[in-house]
Amino acid sequence: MIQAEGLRKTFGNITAVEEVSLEVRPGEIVALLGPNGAGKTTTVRMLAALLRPTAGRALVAGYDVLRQPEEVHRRVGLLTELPGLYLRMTGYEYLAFFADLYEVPRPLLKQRLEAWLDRLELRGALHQRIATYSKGMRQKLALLRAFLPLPPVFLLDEPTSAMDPQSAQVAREMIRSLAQEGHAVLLCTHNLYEAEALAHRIAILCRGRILVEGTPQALRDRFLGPPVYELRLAAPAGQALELLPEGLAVVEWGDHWVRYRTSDPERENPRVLQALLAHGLPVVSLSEVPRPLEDLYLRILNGAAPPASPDPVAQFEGEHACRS
Ligand SMILES: Nc1ncnc2c1ncn2[C@@H]1O[C@H](COP(=O)(O)OP(=O)(O)OP(=O)(O)O)[C@@H](O)[C@H]1O
Repeated sequence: MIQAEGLRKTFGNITAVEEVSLEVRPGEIVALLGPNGAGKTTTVRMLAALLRPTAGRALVAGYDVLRQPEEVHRRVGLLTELPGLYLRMTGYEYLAFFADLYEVPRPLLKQRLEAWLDRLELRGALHQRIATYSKGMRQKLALLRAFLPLPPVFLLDEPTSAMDPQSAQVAREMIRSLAQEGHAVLLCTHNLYEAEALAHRIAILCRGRILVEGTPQALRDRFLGPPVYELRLAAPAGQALELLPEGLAVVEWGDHWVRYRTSDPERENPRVLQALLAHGLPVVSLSEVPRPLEDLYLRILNGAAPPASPDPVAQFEGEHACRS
């Protein structure tokens, strides 16, 4: 649905996007992450056929952003960070105006709004002028506007940044449901919780280039190393340390807990439990230590090698780290 190859954008002597190639398939949510000024918005604007790439090409819903911009406009639900809203209109007039533009018949407009108006807590304000809306209300209205024609492709730049947590949760459900219905979604966000909750794949952009791209799980394995497990005991950790299977990669321990790393938990975890239970050691729990996306993101941007760094990553560190 989105296929971009070698997209580049310069403004005079400023290179906003150096080289971006990415793909978003139908039903997929891809999160584009990266520091301020990395080139996310510029990439989105090129994909929305609002900015002409200096080089490269992109097909969006099968149409070329350079040669068929109007076809692209018709097939993209765009939400920008600063949506241009017509402040004198009421929320409803605004949505009806765009529904007419997108040729969405009124009954369909009503039906599509019904599903989300209450949940986004916007119904009460629908007949007020947009000028009286708060930032979050404006963002919700802009999201509804992008959503209304149900285009095949959504380009969402910080879609929930101004919303309260409850509304942001509803907006995320909306975005998830779009993907479940087969729409392709490119999501730019600084909210790593949001990326984690929604994205099938993430791409990290830095200085106009994609540093890495993949599923969160694959990137975790590559940059954070194999998962770490934590054993909690109702006995001193020292007793467990003596009983653990030989060769187990223990990484740290405290009074009543031990952490170890393994890339083969199906084999290793039962062995660990058997070894301890066979000696009557009281095991309270065994669980994977969460590896937040934030850790992954910072590690990649800082170019730190992962624990027990295999060569490809050390190479990555040398070549691409996004340090200033
Ligand atoms: N119209 C423009 N003229 C000149 N430079 C621009 C223009 N638009 C963007 N840039 C520059 O291009 C770079 C990328 O900007 P862009 O807005 O795409 O970054 P971003 O990743 O979306 O950042 P943020 O996370 O802060 O929104 C920045 O250095 C910015 O100053």
